[in-house]
Amino acid sequence: MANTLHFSATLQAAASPVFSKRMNKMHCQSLRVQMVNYNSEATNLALSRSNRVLKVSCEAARVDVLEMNKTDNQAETQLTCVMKFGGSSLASAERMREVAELILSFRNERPVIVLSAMGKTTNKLLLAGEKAVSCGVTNVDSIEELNIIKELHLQTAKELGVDESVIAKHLEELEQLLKGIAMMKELTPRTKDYLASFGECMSTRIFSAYMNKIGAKARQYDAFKIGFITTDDFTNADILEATYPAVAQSLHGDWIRDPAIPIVTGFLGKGWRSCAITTLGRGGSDLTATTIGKALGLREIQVWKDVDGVLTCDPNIYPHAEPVPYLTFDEAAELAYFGAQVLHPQSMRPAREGDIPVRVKNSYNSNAPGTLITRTRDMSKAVLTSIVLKRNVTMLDIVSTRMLGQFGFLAKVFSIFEDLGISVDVVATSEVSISLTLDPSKLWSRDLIQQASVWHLLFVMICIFYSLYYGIYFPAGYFINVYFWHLISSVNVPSFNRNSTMLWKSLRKLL
Ligand SMILES: Nc1ncnc2c1ncn2[C@@H]1O[C@H](COP(=O)(O)OP(=O)(O)O)[C@@H](O)[C@H]1O
Ligand SMILES: N[C@@H](CC(=O)OP(=O)(O)O)C(=O)O
Repeated sequence: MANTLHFSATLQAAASPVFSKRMNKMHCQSLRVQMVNYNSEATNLALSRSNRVLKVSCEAARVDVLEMNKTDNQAETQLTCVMKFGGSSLASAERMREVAELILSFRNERPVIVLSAMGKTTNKLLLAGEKAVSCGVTNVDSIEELNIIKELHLQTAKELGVDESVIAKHLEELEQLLKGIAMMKELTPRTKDYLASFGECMSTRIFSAYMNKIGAKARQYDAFKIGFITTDDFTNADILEATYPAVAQSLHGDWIRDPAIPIVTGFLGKGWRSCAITTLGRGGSDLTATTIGKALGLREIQVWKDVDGVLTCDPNIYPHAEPVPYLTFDEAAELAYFGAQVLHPQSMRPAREGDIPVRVKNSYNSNAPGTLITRTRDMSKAVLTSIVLKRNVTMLDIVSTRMLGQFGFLAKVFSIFEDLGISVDVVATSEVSISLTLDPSKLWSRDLIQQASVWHLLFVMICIFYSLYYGIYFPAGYFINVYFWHLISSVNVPSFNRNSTMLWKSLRKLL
């Protein structure tokens, strides 16, 4: 039975072009898998994905390995893992040097590198954009943030001995863009994403040039040019399914033709309708990394931070927070969603779908074991996992005596949210009321109504994640994992209320 379960997960991974090695390592104890008509040529990848046939047999305790029309030598040279380094790991030339050393210290890995913008560059770019709206075209070149960004990148290139021409065009274009914003006196979400993209475009170019300079052959990629296809939700775009085969084809194809360490921009994509640059929401490079991990069926996704893994709580609030050694994908996703800044809320989805372990490590302290995030873990000893704080939560209370004894009332309420494309986080109900919390990162959530029986406030929500162990009622080792959220404190901040008439009107009809 356990084999069967394990196996079904493996089949998902098989949809990727480089799954062979991973399957060999992880599953040869229990499975016989034969792959016919597998074509590793990246150029034919899309075709071969549909042509492949998997033959599988599972014989008790029999050990067999994959057979495929690919030589051992090819399998040995596949890309093996993703290593993502965030802004906190890349704040200076010195840090870039250390990160390069760290990457090269993993002699047995052939990693795909995903990089964020250097330090706080994204914040500075966006702030420069805001200043440009009102400063006038002639004053753009004296925007403080623009000069800090220029200085940081030129200085980094210089210190690393990299020709500044690798970013000169971007710096020029950035200034032009800010002048355009100043001229138009507006900064749209679309322009914000274009503006933010300069950070990752420049950090990857400098880093790639540096790797080549020290003799580690590297190739820079802009995610929006290699198949990261997203919705057109500027500033918070979602990755579309078409991304996986496109990214696999691009990275794997180049690697087979001419191996070089891929250095990919995190955070960025390309809107499928607009064809404009989009961003995946703040901290979105984690999602870039897990998307690449799934697309290529890699063995592991490493997310390198400035802390020793996912901690029991935000170290900025409690400095003695400790690393959590193991988490499941679901736990990590919940933690991220409910406010743990350390991971992007959507980033666990591709890893979970591809069943690829995610390791959160500290680039300043590489010996620390970090946090390993996998599909399952031993929950028997897990009592309290973590405490997180989510600010600016919008809470909506819907109160109506019409709910009493009714059936289908909740369904009607939720169909309104569905129609309006509003996602609900946490729900509590009584006989006459429904309380909901809504995602503060979405515009609609901030624009909600403030009317009679439907009202909302901005809350701070503290969530405690723990598991319940029902050892008494179930056979040993069997447990039910229940997540509870507790509204412990609520700090009320009056909300602003503009355009949510649609939701208000729909709910009113019901109440
Ligand atoms: N539960 C938590 N565990 C670890 N770090 C957390 C947690 N909550 C908040 N943080 C903050 O998240 C930071 C790391 O995330 P982030 O700044 O996005 O890193 P990076 O820029 O490297 O991607 C840490 O420096 C820490 O201050
Ligand atoms: N640079 C982007 C994307 C990102 O993922 O950054 P970091 O990895 O530093 O959190 C941001 O600041 O949001």
